[in-house]
Amino acid sequence: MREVASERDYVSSLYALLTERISEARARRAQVLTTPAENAAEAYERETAAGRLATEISRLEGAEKGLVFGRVDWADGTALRIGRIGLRRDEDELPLLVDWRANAARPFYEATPVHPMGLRRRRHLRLEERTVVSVSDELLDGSAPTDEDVVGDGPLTEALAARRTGRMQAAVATLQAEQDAIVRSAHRGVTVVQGGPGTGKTVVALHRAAYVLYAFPRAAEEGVLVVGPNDRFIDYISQVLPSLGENDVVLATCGELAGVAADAAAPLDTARLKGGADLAGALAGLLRTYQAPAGGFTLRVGRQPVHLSGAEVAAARDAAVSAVPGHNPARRVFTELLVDAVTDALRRDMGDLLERIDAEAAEMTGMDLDRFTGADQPRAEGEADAGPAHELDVEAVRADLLGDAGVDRAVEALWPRLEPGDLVNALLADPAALAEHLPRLTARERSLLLRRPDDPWTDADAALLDEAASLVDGPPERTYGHVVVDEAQELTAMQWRMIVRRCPARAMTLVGDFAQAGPVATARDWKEALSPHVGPWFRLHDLTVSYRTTREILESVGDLLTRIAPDQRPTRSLRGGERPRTVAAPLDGVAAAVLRELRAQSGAHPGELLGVVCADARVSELAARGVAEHARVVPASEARGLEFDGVVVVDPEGIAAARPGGERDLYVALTRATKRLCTVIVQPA
Ligand SMILES: Nc1ncnc2c1ncn2[C@@H]1O[C@H](COP(=O)(O)OP(=O)(O)OP(=O)(O)O)[C@@H](O)[C@H]1O
Repeated sequence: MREVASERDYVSSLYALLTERISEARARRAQVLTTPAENAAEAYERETAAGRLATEISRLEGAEKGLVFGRVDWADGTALRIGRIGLRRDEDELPLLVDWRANAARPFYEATPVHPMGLRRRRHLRLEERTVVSVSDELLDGSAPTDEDVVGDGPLTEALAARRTGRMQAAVATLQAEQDAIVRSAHRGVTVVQGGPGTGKTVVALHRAAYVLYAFPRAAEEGVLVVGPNDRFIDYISQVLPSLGENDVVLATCGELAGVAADAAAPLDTARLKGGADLAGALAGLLRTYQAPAGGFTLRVGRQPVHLSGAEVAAARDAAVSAVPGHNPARRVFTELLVDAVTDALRRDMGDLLERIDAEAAEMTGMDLDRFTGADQPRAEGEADAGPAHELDVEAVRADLLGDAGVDRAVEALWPRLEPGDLVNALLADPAALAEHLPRLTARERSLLLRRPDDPWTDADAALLDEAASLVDGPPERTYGHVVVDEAQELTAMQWRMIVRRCPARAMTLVGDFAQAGPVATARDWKEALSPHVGPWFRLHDLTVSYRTTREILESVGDLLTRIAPDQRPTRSLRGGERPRTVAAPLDGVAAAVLRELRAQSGAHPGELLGVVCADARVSELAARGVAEHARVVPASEARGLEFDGVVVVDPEGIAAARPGGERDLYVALTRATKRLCTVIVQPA
């Protein structure tokens, strides 16, 4: 207790400093907002400054909970406190609290008794509100504990045994060496992290995002994006980064990134087909048919017909396409080039005509008409060749043509303006287009892709619409300096394309586990998923220890894992616990059995977070029977990444049979519990 008391003073001075910083930032913001702006530039500056201060305030406020959690002591008596953010009294003083991401904090995560990095002791502090309630020490230099060392149960064990709240917590105080090495890696390209359920992939992904913001200023300036598989998962992880002082990270699902409000879920077969990269080629191929495909054409300018040859139109088209990405932006360039070509043709035709008149007049009168137009005068040096003397006013003609309705109509016919949805419909709502642009698909597959133009968009259309948007309007406006993808095994080839489009620097952290892949995923491994985008240039890391799942639960899914991923090494668990249980229920007694189990669990372990995972089709029935009042009811298709203290898996056979690859859904369902797992099997009638 003496040690707890001695840490308390230090910690309360840190909180006092935090409060002071928050008040200062609030006062500065209030002052900025009340300073009158003389003009628009000043008003803009004022808004920007106020915005920066608001970010700073939420960064400081976010660090409030568990502000400090660690301390390292060197043999010479120097000590550093490690926390969620750095704090110092004056710029030129040593920090009172070191940000966990700073280099100075490394030994806290990396030192081991074999490599103590000069440390004598690593201390973990546990806080409640703003007070230290316990400390726990590890001695790293082999010295015997003194009165000032508190050696006890590890903080990791404590963190893992803690009750779940339904929202993921930061693991910054107990990040393990294999996780920390990835989080803190200096590698700026693509980092891939794989590992079994509960090995901390999400922990690594989110702490990596926070590290990137801290250590790579350029990426931080361009922004960090975290992509998750569904809203439920995004909600589950949404607190972690704010609690690490980072509020500016964008969290989104692929559908949100595409900006598509999907009203419906596509049938699986359709979704899988729509996820294939062939669709990108088909959309691009189809788009080319909207870009002046038909060779030459004749345009009427006033009463004069002007003919452009196929070669002239093709030259304008090729130049427009390579000038700027996107059909609609290129259309503007094409219009200009077309008008240039028409002007040239007019000039040519006019020249021919006048020369013919010249020649005829000279023959008739014996006079040289060029004398009157000045065309026979020698040009001054450097004077541009303005073409035949009977010159049009080129600029005036161009300007006229650019505003000419006939030209507009011609351009619209040659190169129609498009919306992304038009392009997707032109492919998917037209059997002939499907046949032409997706010749490798079978007739049945093409019929699965077919939609009516007015059908609502589905989740599987989001990546197609995004692809179409990039083809039609050019690359997305909002891109990021670093992109983190969780449950990355779920992405389809089309979704990978939409993610990569948003990360021109190809700086990404991708975490996932192919043994947990759902039925829509199009790749079977990282190479297949990533090689179209980064070739072999990604670094693969394995996480090997499960922090969620007990040994008993992992053992119970061993056979299943061998079936669904024979090459995967089983994960090791840090913890032992209860053996998973199985209960049987008659067909009409499933909800009652689930309720009985939930009541028993919450009676024996009040306050624990319970989850029920079942086949998607069973969710509403269980909810209607009152199960949702005792536990979160999660459809198996949306259980990836989630966790609960106790889990009831309902009708495992039903989950496995509900959709293709259902055994993987079952594997996910069976690995969601931190403490106890019960499986309710349905007895045949
Ligand atoms: N270093 C750590 N300290 C404390 N808790 C940790 C640590 N690493 C992981 N955990 C906890 O273990 C659990 C599983 O972690 P996480 O969700 O990141 O695993 P995952 O590999 O993403 O799992 P899944 O494959 O199921 O999505 C979480 O509760 C997480 O907070």
